[in-house]
Order: sequence, then structure tokens, then C-alpha cells
Amino acid sequence: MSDQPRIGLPLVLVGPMGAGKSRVGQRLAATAGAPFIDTDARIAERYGAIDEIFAREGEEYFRVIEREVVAEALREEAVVSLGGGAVLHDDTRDDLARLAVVWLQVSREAVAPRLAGGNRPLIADGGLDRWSAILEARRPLYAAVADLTIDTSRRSVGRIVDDITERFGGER
Ligand SMILES: Nc1ncnc2c1ncn2[C@@H]1O[C@H](COP(=O)(O)OP(=O)(O)OP(=O)(O)O)[C@@H](O)[C@H]1O
Ligand SMILES: O=C(O)C1=C[C@@H](O)[C@@H](O)[C@H](O)C1
Ligand SMILES: [Mg+2]
Repeated sequence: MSDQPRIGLPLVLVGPMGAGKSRVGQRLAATAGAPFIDTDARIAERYGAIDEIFAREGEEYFRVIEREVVAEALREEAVVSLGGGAVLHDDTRDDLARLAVVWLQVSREAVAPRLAGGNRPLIADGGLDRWSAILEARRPLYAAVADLTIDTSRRSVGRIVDDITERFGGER
């Protein structure tokens, strides 16, 4: 008998840039012995670096390929970390209504050091003010799809993983 916690799959992480979706998703999947999919990473594998896609083809095109990758990922029995803007797509929000979704939140103060050095095209100009404006525009979308909300600002990755396994444990 494995003593790995069992969680219902797919288990989906949403939230703004820098909230910890990739880091928490990876750790959660490893802890639960589940596959991990990061849709940003899958897009980059197939189509090239995300900042280059934005620069070359624009955001609208990015959202089309993002939707394809997200739709495929949500059909897999995996921990799935979505890109920050994936919830903008109506079909993705419809899919998420039927799945276990965790909204990782983070304060403006806590996210500042986490964003340092990243390659995030939407906040390349505008920095933290732009990050806050994007979050406010999307807040109702995250709220609409979330089954569990966790403020990660002052919480370790390990504690966040425990919070999630506590809420969604024993469903596999
Ligand atoms: N709970 C936490 N406490 C402190 N630092 C964290 C926490 N979670 C993540 N980080 C750090 O914050 C940074 C951003 O995390 P991560 O890349 O997982 O965010 P993300 O939500 O996937 O962002 P993006 O939407 O840009 O992909 C990383 O350096 C990560 O190590
Ligand atoms: O918040 C967003 O719209 C984005 C977040 C990242 O995860 C990437 O998906 C991309 O940089 C766009
Ligand atoms: Mg990420």
C-alpha cells in the first residue's frame, strides 16, 4: 500500500502570474504520484517560447492555441496548471465548472519578488501595476470557477499542497 495521498483527477490550478501554479502543481503531482501538465510548458514545447508567440502572432492567436492545449490537458487524469489567462476562454470556464479547481491567490506585495526575472509578455511593460489591473479584470472569472481558494502570499508550497490534498483527498 502506498502512503501517497489520493486526490481526484484532473485537479486544476488557476490564478494570476506568479501565484505559484507551476511550482505547487509540480509538487502536488509528485506528492500524489500523479502526472503533471503545465499548459504553458506544453505550449512552449509545441509552438516555441510564449513571449515569442505573443511578439510574432499576438495575444489572440496565443489564446487559440492555448485553448487547444488546455482542452486536451483537461481530459487527462493529471494535476493541471493553467496559464494565468486561460480562464478568459468561455469553453475553458465551461470545462472547469465540472472539475476540481483551486484558485491560488497572491498579494501584490508578495508577488513582486516572485515575478523578478520572468519572461511574461503581458507585464513586460507596466510591471506590477499592470499585474494588478489584469488580476482585477479576471477576479470574477477565477471566482466563478474555483472550488477552493488559497492565499499563497505567506504560505509555503508544502502547506499549500497539504491544503489541497486535505480538500480533494480520497476521491481517486
Ligand atoms: N508559496 C510560495 N511561496 C514563496 N514563493 C513561491 C511560492 N509559490 C511559488 N513561489 C515562487 O514564485 C515564483 C513564481 O511561481 P510559479 O512559476 O509557480 O508561478 P505561476 O503561477 O506558475 O506563474 P505564471 O502564470 O507566470 O506561469 C517562482 O520563483 C516560485 O518558486
Ligand atoms: O496571465 C496571462 O495572460 C498569461 C500568463 C502566463 O501563464 C502565460 O500563459 C502567458 O504569459 C499569459
Ligand atoms: Mg507557471
